[in-house]
Formats: sequence, C-alpha cells, structure tokens
Amino acid sequence: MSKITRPLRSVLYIPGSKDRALDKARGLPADAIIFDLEDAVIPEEKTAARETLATALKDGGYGSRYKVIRINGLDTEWGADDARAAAKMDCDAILLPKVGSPADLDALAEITGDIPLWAMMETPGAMLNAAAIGAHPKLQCMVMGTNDLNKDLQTRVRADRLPLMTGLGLCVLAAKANGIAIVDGVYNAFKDDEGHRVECDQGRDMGFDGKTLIHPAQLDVANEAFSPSEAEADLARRQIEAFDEMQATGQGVAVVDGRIVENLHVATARETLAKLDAIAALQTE
Ligand SMILES: CC(C)(COP(=O)(O)OP(=O)(O)OC[C@H]1O[C@@H](n2cnc3c(N)ncnc32)[C@H](O)[C@@H]1OP(=O)(O)O)[C@@H](O)C(=O)NCCC(=O)NCCSC(=O)C[C@H](O)C(=O)O
Ligand SMILES: [Mg+2]
Repeated sequence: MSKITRPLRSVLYIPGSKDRALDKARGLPADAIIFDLEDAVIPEEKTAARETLATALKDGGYGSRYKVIRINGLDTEWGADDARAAAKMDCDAILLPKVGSPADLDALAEITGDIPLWAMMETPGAMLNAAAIGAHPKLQCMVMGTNDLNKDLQTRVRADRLPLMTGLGLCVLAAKANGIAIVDGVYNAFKDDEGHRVECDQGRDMGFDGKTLIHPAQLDVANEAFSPSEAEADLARRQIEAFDEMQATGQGVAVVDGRIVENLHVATARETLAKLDAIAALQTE
C-alpha cells in the first residue's frame, strides 16, 4: 500500500452526475475530491454519471488535488461496472462504501488491481472489524460515514457526537495502528459555519487528518482547523531548539513554557513543521 504523505484537511464530495459542480471543483481549495457515484446520484442517473465523470477526469484540470472515486457497493447492480470503469479513469484511489470486512476490499481489489483503496466506515459491523479492515494491504485511508452510522445505530444526532464516539475512536485507533490516513464524516448543515467549526476542531483533537465536506462553503473552515496554528508552529520550533540545546549539554529533557520536552515531543514538533511544509508546497503546485 502506498502511504499518503500529502495533506487531507479538506475532502470534498462532488456528485459525479453534476457537470457544474465537477467543473467548479477545478478551482476550489480542496486537498482531495471524492467523485461520488453512490448516494449523491439517484438510481436513474447512475449509469450516465459514470460517463459524465469519466469525461470530467479525462478533461483534467484538477491539479494536485487527490482524486478519489466512490463507487456503488459491489452488492448493487452498479458496483462491479463502476469498479471496472473507475479502474480505467485518472484517479488516485477508489472508495468502497459500507465496507464490513477485509473480504469486501479483497473483492474490489480483484477488479481494480493495484489502485489504492479507501474504505467508508459507516456500519456497526465495520466499527467492530475496524482493526482488521485497517490492516488490509491495499487500504490507504478510512472515511467516516457518520450519516449511515447514525442511521444504523438509531442514535439521536447530538452536537457533541457522544453516541458516535466509540465508533469514531475505534476507527482512529485502527487507522493509526496501521499507519494509514483517516478523515472524519460530513457536517450536514452546510450553512452553519460555527457548528461546522466545532465539529472540525473535535475531529482534529481526536487525531483525524481532515474532514469530508459536502459544499464548497465548508472548505476554508476545514483547511484552517486541520492546519497547525501559528501558536503550534511557534511552540514546535521552540521545543526543537530547546531540546537541541539540552542535548548539546548531555541532557535528555528540556523545559518549554513550564512543560517538559522529551524526544517524543520533539518527534511531534517535527511532524507539525513537516505538515506546514506540505501545506505550503500545495500552494505552490
Ligand atoms: C448540498 C447541495 C445539494 C447544495 O447544492 P446547491 O443548492 O447547488 O448549492 P449552492 O447553490 O450553494 O452552490 C453554490 C455553487 O457551488 C457549487 N457546488 C455545490 N456543491 C458542490 C460540491 N459538493 N462540489 C463542488 N461544487 C459544488 C454549485 O454547483 C454552485 O456553483 P455555481 O453555480 O457555479 O456557483 C450540494 O452542495 C451537493 O450536492 N453536495 C454534495 C452532496 C453529496 O455529495 N452527498 C453525498 C456525500 S455525503 C455522504 O454520503 C457521507 C456518508 O456516506 C455518510 O453516510 O455519512
Ligand atoms: Mg454513507
């Protein structure tokens, strides 16, 4: 499996059937795009959407944005044809909805070969099998499907997402244990910037790499929430400097702002600065 080293702060869903949205995305500040053939496309348009998407990707213009195609499930009448078609399109990964076990990814890989796979984590069974799914050799990223998860769990939708916390936590653990990326679910109220910001911050605190989005208006908030802040960058630089100074005197612990700094904190500080460099590189691409 090829590990993603680029930022995935903002991952925008675009219905594969909507020409206008497919075109608009060429100029939007999204780190990644999920070209959707599943829930955003009505059954009557699914076959035509495959063609529309193939044309859009052939025409190109998406720059360095990571391009992911979400196909329909392989247990649907469209899934296998989607997979065969997606494997021939110019994309970076293929996203399978409602993954329940590693066998689902095996079945997709039989059709798509070496293309990296992403998995929608959106059923109770997937939460319980997260560790095994995360260890699949072709899996590159987990995507939380919080709408489907809410539906299957019969939860009440709460601002603090308490009913989802076990599932979100299990998936974050599975992704980190396997060294793959993981992005949070969508915030449905796309005109509610404040609620979106709160949920982005919560996802960032939990260790998600970014958030999936349904509307361009959500991009800036996600990009900011999942970027290191000025204060975090400043602290990282000072931690590295203080630790290097301490090491030069033969000591293994420094103190910055009243807190100890050991080699593991320096590793985090270096990751923070590397992420900033990766974000800066996106802007020059
Ligand atoms: C939610 C929407 C239906 C709203 O659409 P619309 O009313 O057209 O919005 P606007 O008029 O405000 O749009 C302004 C312009 O922005 C473009 N646009 C809108 N959405 C997108 C988009 N996602 N990507 C790119 N461009 C977009 C419009 O074309 C307008 O452009 P212009 O006219 O040139 O100014 C709509 O946003 C939408 O369809 N969003 C995507 C919905 C979707 O993909 N849903 C499926 C994924 S969510 C999911 O399934 C998660 C998971 O599986 C789970 O279980 O949780
Ligand atoms: Mg879903």
